[in-house]
Amino acid sequence: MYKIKTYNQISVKGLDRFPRDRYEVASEIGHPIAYLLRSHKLHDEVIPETLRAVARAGAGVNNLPIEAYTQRGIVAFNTPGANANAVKELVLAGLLLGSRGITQGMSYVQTLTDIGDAAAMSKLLEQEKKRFAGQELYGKTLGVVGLGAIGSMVAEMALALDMKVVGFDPALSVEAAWRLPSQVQKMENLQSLLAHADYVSLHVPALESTRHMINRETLQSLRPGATLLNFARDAIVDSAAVVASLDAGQLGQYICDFPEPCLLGRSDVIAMPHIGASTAEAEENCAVMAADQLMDFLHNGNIKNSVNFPPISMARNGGCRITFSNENVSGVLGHVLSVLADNEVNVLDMVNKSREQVAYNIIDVEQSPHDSVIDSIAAVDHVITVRVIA
Ligand SMILES: NC(=O)C1=CN([C@@H]2O[C@H](COP(=O)(O)OP(=O)(O)OC[C@H]3O[C@@H](n4cnc5c(N)ncnc54)[C@H](O)[C@@H]3O)[C@@H](O)[C@H]2O)C=CC1
Ligand SMILES: O=C(O)CCC(=O)C(=O)O
Repeated sequence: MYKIKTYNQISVKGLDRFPRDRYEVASEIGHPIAYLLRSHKLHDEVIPETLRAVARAGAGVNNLPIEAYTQRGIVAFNTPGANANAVKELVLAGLLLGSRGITQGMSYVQTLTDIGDAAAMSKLLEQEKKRFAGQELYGKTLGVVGLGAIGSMVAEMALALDMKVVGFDPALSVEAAWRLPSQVQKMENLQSLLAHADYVSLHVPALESTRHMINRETLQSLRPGATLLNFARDAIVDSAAVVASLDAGQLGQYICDFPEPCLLGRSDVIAMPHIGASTAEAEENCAVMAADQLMDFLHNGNIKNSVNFPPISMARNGGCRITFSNENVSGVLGHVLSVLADNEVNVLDMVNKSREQVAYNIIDVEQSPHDSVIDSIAAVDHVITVRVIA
């Protein structure tokens, strides 16, 4: 039985992927081989000895202690692109809320409860509506920072609204570059993007390199009155600097999915409770993708969409499968193969890949190796984890 511990509300469609005769899936479970979660923060939790994989049903993995997992040979997965459309649509809502007096106008209408006469209400509204006039998005410039799964969709959506789009992404993948509409004008750096945009939307991961990329200094490059949208992560924006810039009239509005105390009670801030990926469709897509990736890893040892291990897969060749992870130093695979040869275990097929400080190996062997063979592999210098998959 594979034991999967869940955190957060995971879509039933994803949970239903696990065959009940092979899996126990629950939020309270001992000795889990894998975790399935969304945004729950795991940095301060003890890592169980049995843990071999963690699947984040979503994109951002800043809630996971990736470095510790890598050292322990634990494979961390995410679900790239599976919730991108949901975020794109909320960015669209953010753009519309920021360009028109929608929230302010709606709040005003709700104050009119003491007017009983419809004609009187209509007359008053016609007088007052000028207070809630806005601007059209048509012809304005959107700056997209980070042109990955979400950023490229946001760029495409803005072009469809007849906005101009400028983008900045110093590490654009080849795949993302192919996806990106050619009308997106690439900027050399963040400062020039900020100087060219009426609206700026952030779509970068929370990393050490992106921490407070929006700060007192970078905010000074903004066009006066520009709107900043942050549906990425709180850590990317220095919120104290945002408040100072709003107070100084440099930044016009801040629209975000990450409220903080200093942002509340302001008419120039629209804050949502981290609902970028909170649609039935995105929750299902992420949960199904995460579950399928976990099962392929547990049943076959294959790795797809890991954030700390290399992509690797091999078709089953019959026989028995051994997988192992090791520190990425020379000679480890050779030692493991000698252990197999010394014990007369015949190798049918194998594949080996590395990523930064770790390597991962899949070896199909003719017959099920004795436990002592697996113990000898585990004892090879620099081997981190070993699994035998029937
Ligand atoms: N509000 C919400 O509920 C959600 C928020 N997110 C956040 O959005 C982030 C992005 O998601 P995806 O587009 O799916 O990820 P992605 O990995 O497809 O794209 C991220 C892009 O950012 C770029 N990038 C990295 N550092 C950069 C820098 N310093 N300047 C400019 N670009 C940089 C990368 O090269 C990559 O192309 C996630 O990491 C997550 O934090 C994602 C989903 C839902
Ligand atoms: O699971 C969620 O609701 C949050 C999604 C998210 O922030 C992400 O995918 O990075």
